[in-house]
Amino acid sequence: MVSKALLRLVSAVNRRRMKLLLGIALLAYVACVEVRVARIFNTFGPRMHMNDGRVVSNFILQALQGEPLTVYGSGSQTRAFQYVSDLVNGLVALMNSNVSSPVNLGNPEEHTILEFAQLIKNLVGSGSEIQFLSEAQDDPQKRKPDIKKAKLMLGWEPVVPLEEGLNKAIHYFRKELEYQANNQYIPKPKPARIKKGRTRHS
Ligand SMILES: O=C(O)[C@H]1O[C@H](OP(=O)(O)OP(=O)(O)OC[C@H]2O[C@@H](n3ccc(=O)[nH]c3=O)[C@H](O)[C@@H]2O)[C@H](O)[C@@H](O)[C@@H]1O
Repeated sequence: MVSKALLRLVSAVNRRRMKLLLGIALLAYVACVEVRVARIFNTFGPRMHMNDGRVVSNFILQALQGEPLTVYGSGSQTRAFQYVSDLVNGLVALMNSNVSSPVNLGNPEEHTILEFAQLIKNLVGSGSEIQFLSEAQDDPQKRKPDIKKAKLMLGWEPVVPLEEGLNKAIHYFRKELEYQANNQYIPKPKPARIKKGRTRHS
């Protein structure tokens, strides 16, 4: 009963996650399996999918291809990005721990999306413009993980600076683009689902 009432309170996305968590908890209880639950925040790095439509892959592709960097909304929404090797270390630490409750794994260094677009443009050395498009549907305006628990219980925190990680990702994308151009396949950034009825910013 309590879990049903809780499910009604949370958003559609969170509802799916909550159901999954309840399923895992049930499985753990019935099958006596030890579980670990990581809440993974925005992660990037080499070998990420180039056309997944997420901000890191879109901006890097756009900057490398001389296309406008598409900022959805005003760009004042924030995200915090962790490099993939930090996430892997966090997951290993979690698996080796005895913490069975959810643990946030992310980098708490928060940036606005507009700052992030400018940073990628600079790192790529790109002359691309920044283009403001309509807001994406249900876009959270702020996201910054609280990693106190991971620090305390796993002795983990991210160590790779954003620019260092982005340079590695940009290097990977550059090489992939060269390789794929030789094979006549040019990846294109995937557009977001845009809120209906909104006009474009300038
Ligand atoms: O945990 C979640 O709720 C979601 O977290 C991320 O979603 P998000 O943080 O929105 O990541 P991105 O899609 O990379 O977008 C980040 C921000 O950049 C913006 N954005 C994205 C792409 C782009 O070309 N331009 C742009 O301004 C988005 O509107 C958003 O504000 C994951 O990508 C989702 O799969 C996951 O469901």
